[in-house]
Amino acid sequence: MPKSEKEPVSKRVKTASNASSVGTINDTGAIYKPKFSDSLSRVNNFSIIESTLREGEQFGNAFFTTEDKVKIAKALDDFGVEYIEITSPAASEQSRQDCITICNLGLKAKILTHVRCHMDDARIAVETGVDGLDVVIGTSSYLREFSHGKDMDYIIKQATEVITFIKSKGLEVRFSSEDSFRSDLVDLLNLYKTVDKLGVNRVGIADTVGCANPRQVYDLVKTLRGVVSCDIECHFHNDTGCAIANAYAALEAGATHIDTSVLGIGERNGITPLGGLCARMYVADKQYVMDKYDLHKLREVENLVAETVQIQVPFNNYITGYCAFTHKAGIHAKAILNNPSTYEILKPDDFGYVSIGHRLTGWNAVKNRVQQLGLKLSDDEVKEVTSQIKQLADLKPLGIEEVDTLLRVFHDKMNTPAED
Ligand SMILES: CC(=O)SCCNC(=O)CCNC(=O)[C@H](O)C(C)(C)COP(=O)(O)OP(=O)(O)OC[C@H]1O[C@@H](n2cnc3c(N)ncnc32)[C@H](O)[C@@H]1OP(=O)(O)O
Ligand SMILES: O=C(O)CCC(=O)C(=O)O
Ligand SMILES: [Zn+2]
Repeated sequence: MPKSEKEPVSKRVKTASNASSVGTINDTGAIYKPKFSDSLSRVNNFSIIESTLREGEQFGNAFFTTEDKVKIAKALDDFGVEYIEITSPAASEQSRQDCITICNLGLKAKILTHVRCHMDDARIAVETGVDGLDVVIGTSSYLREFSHGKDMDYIIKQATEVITFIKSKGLEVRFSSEDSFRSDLVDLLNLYKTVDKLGVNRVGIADTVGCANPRQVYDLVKTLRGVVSCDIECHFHNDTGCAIANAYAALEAGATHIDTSVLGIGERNGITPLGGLCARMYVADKQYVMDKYDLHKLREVENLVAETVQIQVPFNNYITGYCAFTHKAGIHAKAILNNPSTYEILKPDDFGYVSIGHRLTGWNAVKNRVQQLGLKLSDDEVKEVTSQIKQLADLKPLGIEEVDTLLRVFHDKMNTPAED
């Protein structure tokens, strides 16, 4: 038998990783072969612009009170995002006051607000105490004709005035073209070159309608990277399911900042979700992501936002969906019992999953899992099932899927009417 067949899987993969033809292997086991063009890549050097309090406020169900905004901003700050973007203070008097309130919280994250490329909005925004302004204007023919009605010359003139004004106030400024992927490339590059020369901190690309695919994103960002010297921010809508993949492709091509929202909430079906982006980037560079963000707090921030906008965390949500780490088929079950990495690229413990399949567990931890699974048990029933888990775990530790099965069976038993 060849030597490799006798070796445990983990050892074989490690051996392969040492061979230069295979490339490096990271600590999630993902094989990743750097290419020549990867010198552009920022997959392990990027920032998150968290827009739950701006894009997320555009979600159909969202109505954020001041208290909600403060709670969400603090939770995002605890999680460790670098920027928090909030609704334009020009939107309403309450929005303006809330903007000031959030700026006064003294968070570690920088606070940005998002404004039209218009002096009226910029004048109001610079007085709120924000660290920077994200300025946007539509550049596609659709938006130029049916939204603001301005041509490219006018946009350049307006952008110059607004950017110069914001810079004169010593604030960070980002200039973005709305609907970038349906805009003329020559127009776009010309505009970005102009604003880069004016000294913007970032230019932004926005897939406003969710039409772009990862290859188109890679091409556009790579081209832009060759044209501007400032940072590049990207914003992806998820209408066709590419928002996370597009964010990743953008980073591979040299983008520096990605917009997210918690659970992806935003206009229509939203944008790149914070949790999904973290899952994707964890696989690219686990240590980098774990050092930057407190992944254990993801569930808490998602639950807070879900409750605030009155939605459920989807069953198949990245990392926190109730079945994100559940295995069913025998082949999977056998392998993961031997080694969870066989079918799990994300390690549940890294995301704050409380381990309950051992004899030291307690009923509060078990209740938490019962709730995650959407099961309804009284506290007394949770205590009873906890004692069953402890009895079994006295013999051997249980995996999460074994505990889940036990909880489900117990739940069904409790909810089956007793026969006479
Ligand atoms: C794709 C995105 O998500 S972009 C961000 C979207 N965010 C928002 O819209 C924030 C909430 N919006 C609001 O509260 C309001 O729309 C306001 C306060 C910004 C403007 O309100 P109103 O003055 O009543 O204008 P209204 O919303 O009807 O129309 C938008 C106006 O902005 C102009 N406009 C639209 N986009 C831009 C832009 N990016 N830059 C400059 N002007 C713009 C339109 O031409 C229109 O001008 P008009 O008043 O001359 O017709
Ligand atoms: O400002 C931006 O870059 C994005 C604005 C926006 O929400 C969008 O275009 O979908
Ligand atoms: Zn958007």
